[in-house]
Amino acid sequence: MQIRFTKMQGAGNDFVVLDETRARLGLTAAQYRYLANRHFGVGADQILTVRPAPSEGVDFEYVIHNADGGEVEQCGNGARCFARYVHDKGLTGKRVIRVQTLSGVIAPELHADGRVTVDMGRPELEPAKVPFDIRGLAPEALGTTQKWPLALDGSASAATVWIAPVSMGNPHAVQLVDDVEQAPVAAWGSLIERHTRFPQRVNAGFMQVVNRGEIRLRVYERGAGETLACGTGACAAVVAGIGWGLLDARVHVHTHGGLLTIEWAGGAGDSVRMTGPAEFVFEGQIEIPDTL
Ligand SMILES: N[C@@H](CCC[C@H](N)C(=O)O)C(=O)O
Repeated sequence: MQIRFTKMQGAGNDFVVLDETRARLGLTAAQYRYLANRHFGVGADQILTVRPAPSEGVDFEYVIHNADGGEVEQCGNGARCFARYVHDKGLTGKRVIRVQTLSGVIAPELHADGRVTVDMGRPELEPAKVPFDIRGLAPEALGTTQKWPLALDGSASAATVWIAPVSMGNPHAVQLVDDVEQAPVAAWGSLIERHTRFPQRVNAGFMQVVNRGEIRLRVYERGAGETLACGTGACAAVVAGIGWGLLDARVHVHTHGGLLTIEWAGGAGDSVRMTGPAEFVFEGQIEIPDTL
């Protein structure tokens, strides 16, 4: 099967974007994996699919697959690229776009300088809703948000890390580190991602607080491994940091792929806002084996 694609990136988190506004491609999980493969396919952390609005009150549907082929609920950097794609491809004239995702409606807004701000909705901090299994665990209170112990039994040192479980529509486990460049992101990230206390697996964030308005962040993503940036990971880290009393309401998040700005007023009903870049890289056509 021949399909046309657009390659995009937001702070170095890279995407293959597919247009299904006229017809479904009907790709299998193996075909999504093929597209994301950096040797045999195009290469991407996630595949983003644009579909027509499924109901009134929204402009499009936004479907997200991780590089491992699994469909997921949310992708923040992808949301900015999605908005830029539908606008620049002439699929809408709107600059504020309402988008249906698996985890609810989000609202990206395009700025004249090419950056995009996304209303990412309300964070969820209740462990059961992340979901995170707290049975038998004793949390420590820090500020208004708890820290939970997570024993990494598979690690050489059998370390226990202290995490905040946060859902931004998708699950995150955020931990504080002294120096993000020295953090064992690959080793611990892979153990946290598949820890039995996270029944839907999890994205593992490693946050170094620089000052009350600035953090450094690396994220080992569920289904993709460490990426150059994770938008929902940045939102989750800032929500945890504000809850722990370490951060102010507007925070610059430095990632290996660029800068994201996250704003959250701190109330249970307040939405998280994320601003950052969204760029086109190239377009093309690829032959995908029908047998996959
Ligand atoms: N890169 C993303 C998150 C993509 C989904 C994530 N790996 C998951 O499985 O939940 C972002 O920018 O938010």
